[in-house]
Amino acid sequence: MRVREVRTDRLGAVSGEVWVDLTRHPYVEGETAWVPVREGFAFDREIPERHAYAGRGYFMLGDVAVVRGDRPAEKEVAGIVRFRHPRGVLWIESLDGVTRTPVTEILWGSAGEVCHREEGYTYYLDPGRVMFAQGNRDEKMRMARLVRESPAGARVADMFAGIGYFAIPMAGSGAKVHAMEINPVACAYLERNIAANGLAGRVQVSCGDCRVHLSGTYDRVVMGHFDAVTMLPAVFSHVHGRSVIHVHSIGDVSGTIQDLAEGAGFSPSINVHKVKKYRPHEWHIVQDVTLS
Ligand SMILES: C[S@+](CC[C@H](N)C(=O)[O-])C[C@H]1O[C@@H](n2cnc3c(N)ncnc32)[C@H](O)[C@@H]1O
Repeated sequence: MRVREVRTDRLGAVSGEVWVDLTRHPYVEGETAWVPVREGFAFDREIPERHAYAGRGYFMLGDVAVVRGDRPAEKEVAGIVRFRHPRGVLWIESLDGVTRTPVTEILWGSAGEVCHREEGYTYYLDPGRVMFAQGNRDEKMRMARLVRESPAGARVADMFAGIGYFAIPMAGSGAKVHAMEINPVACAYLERNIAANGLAGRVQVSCGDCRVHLSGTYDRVVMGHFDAVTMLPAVFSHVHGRSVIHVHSIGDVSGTIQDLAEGAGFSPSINVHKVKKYRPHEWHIVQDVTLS
């Protein structure tokens, strides 16, 4: 297939151009798209004809294809390899314990550290050692947008920062972020990712239990952990009467949040926001809790 290389953010702009072969789909990888070219027009290169992948969902972290859940069949793995040409296919069977450490197996090729690009930010991580919340892309961008819409220089706590998927877009949008993370491996990647995105000075990192490291007063608190509500009481002495707390959970826990906030002397207004389907009939929820 003859293609021209364009940046993905220009896909819309080129779609009406005469050289584009509208009978085929562009091939997108990260921020690069290879757009099929009609017969007779100039092209940048030829790539192998692509066959639609019909197996179950997977996602790319850098150049490694990641499959979650049940072990994929050999033909699914072969399909991913044929379709995406990854460096390796990594199966994440589960995420274990407090640190959500992946239990993995490399099913094809090699894995290890990757450099992943998302929404203009760079993340280094080893998906075999630390988790990456791939399914929360809209939520990460929503947090960045809320920061941009709030007063400049807002002080934000990211209590379960991982490798920085909330902290980095929020700092990139103007917040001063205090990022806390208990897993030393994730903490090392967090530090590296802050530097890689030119955000040193905007993000303060504390490695250890967030309940111990919370300090001072925050305008916004992100609690990106499914058991967040159990740790909510620790937050109330670090917020003010207009702070917003984003409490993640599986299922709606707004009743518990209401009781805890009122017990701490606040009158909360709670907005329930769906992030993604987690299991059949179960949603990953974020409760946006505005205090007064
Ligand atoms: C952001 S991920 C969770 C993502 C997803 N919402 C979930 O619960 O599976 C959780 C991160 O919080 C970290 N973590 C867990 N308990 C913590 C604690 N008490 N203090 C700081 N970080 C913690 C883990 O090491 C992990 O990197």
